[in-house]
Amino acid sequence: MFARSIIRLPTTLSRGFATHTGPLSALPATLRLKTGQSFHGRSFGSPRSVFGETVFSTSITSYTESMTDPSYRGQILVFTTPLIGNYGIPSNNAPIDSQDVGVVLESQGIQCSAIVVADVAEKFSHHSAVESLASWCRRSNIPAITGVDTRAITRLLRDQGTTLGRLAIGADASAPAPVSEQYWDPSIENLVDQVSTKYPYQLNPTGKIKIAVLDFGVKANILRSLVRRNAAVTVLPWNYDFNSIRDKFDGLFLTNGPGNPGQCMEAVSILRKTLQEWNKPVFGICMGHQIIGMAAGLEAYRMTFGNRGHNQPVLALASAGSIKAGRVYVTSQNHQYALKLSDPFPQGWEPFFINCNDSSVEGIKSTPESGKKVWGVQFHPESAGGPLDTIEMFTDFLDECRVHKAENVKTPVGTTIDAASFMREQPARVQVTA
Ligand SMILES: NC(=O)CC[C@H](N)C(=O)O
Repeated sequence: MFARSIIRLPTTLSRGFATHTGPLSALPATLRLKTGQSFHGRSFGSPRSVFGETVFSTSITSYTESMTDPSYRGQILVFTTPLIGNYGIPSNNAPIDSQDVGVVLESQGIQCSAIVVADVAEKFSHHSAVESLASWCRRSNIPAITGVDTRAITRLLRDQGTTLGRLAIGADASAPAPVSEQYWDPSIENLVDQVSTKYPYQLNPTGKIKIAVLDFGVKANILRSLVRRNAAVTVLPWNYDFNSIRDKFDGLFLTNGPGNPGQCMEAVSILRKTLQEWNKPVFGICMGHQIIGMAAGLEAYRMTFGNRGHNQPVLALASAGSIKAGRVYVTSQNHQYALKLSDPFPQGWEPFFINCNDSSVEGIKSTPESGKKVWGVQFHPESAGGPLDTIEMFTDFLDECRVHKAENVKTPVGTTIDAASFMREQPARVQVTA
């Protein structure tokens, strides 16, 4: 009694001290790969079994942001960093007003099908944490396994490529492996349709530059990055007939999204028409970049194991805005597909970035001679998580929209518009919450 009263801290002081997750479940869990390998461990999430595409991420931090990124839909996410969960989970409720997007993390909840970790943290400590990783998974109905050799799993996936799998929990964990045809393949489904908004909505309607966002599964930090730079953002379903309303906007943005870009041909044909008939700036990230590339005439292909992590180096091959040719930028990535490097490139287009590890195409842009301002990047400039090396691409995009708008304003004879005065109304570097 006496000892307890001595070590008890006032609540204000104890905030941020390590908190126990509570007892972890004793249920067995098995990760089975379609290729026949099994990994046995312990369940710490929801007691149900799921199928999914097994992928690995080399990110060291930001399990909260990765798990809520809609691009992970349908995937069993293996973290190569051994200790996961040590800073817990923050509350995901942000004030819903026109200036913000209503969530702290990257979407309303967990998007991946399941997670695989070597060593789930039984204690967590962070000033914003309200619960443990285990409790979040259980509450969100997401299965999770700990106590498996994630290094061995990753080496397998690197060799044989992203593999269909099943995370089996409880009695299922020792049941015979499913037969090959039973493994669900998310790439044959239109996952984008499941995560895209079903109706258009607006953020920051009084913003100066009007941006339409085609939502393939948008990460919240993309919307924050636009709104914080004072864009009025209208988010549209992925296959919305943008061309019927395009004249209301100063620029078009295409977001990230899950699954096979080949499932989104409807968006490719809408965009092809836009690029032929509309001259305003267009910017796309990840899935958005793949859609732009396909509309430009490039082909998308499935990589062996893709790139997932927050430490991918890309080399800029051309300069544009804040990006300087010849520099290497460290980027956040989560993709399985990429655009094929064609020689020659389609007319009016050029490669923008290339991956320093595997030489895959990391970005394309319209050529200066084309008279257009269109960029696509395979990586995530908005990070969340990851480095902010390329965050200013959002400023560059909005600057181009301002310049384009200014050039189209009828100028009274004798007056000149100084395009630079339209630029950089926002601080050069905007703080982004990781
Ligand atoms: N993050 C993304 O937008 C991913 C795009 C696409 N689903 C891929 O895996 O390549």
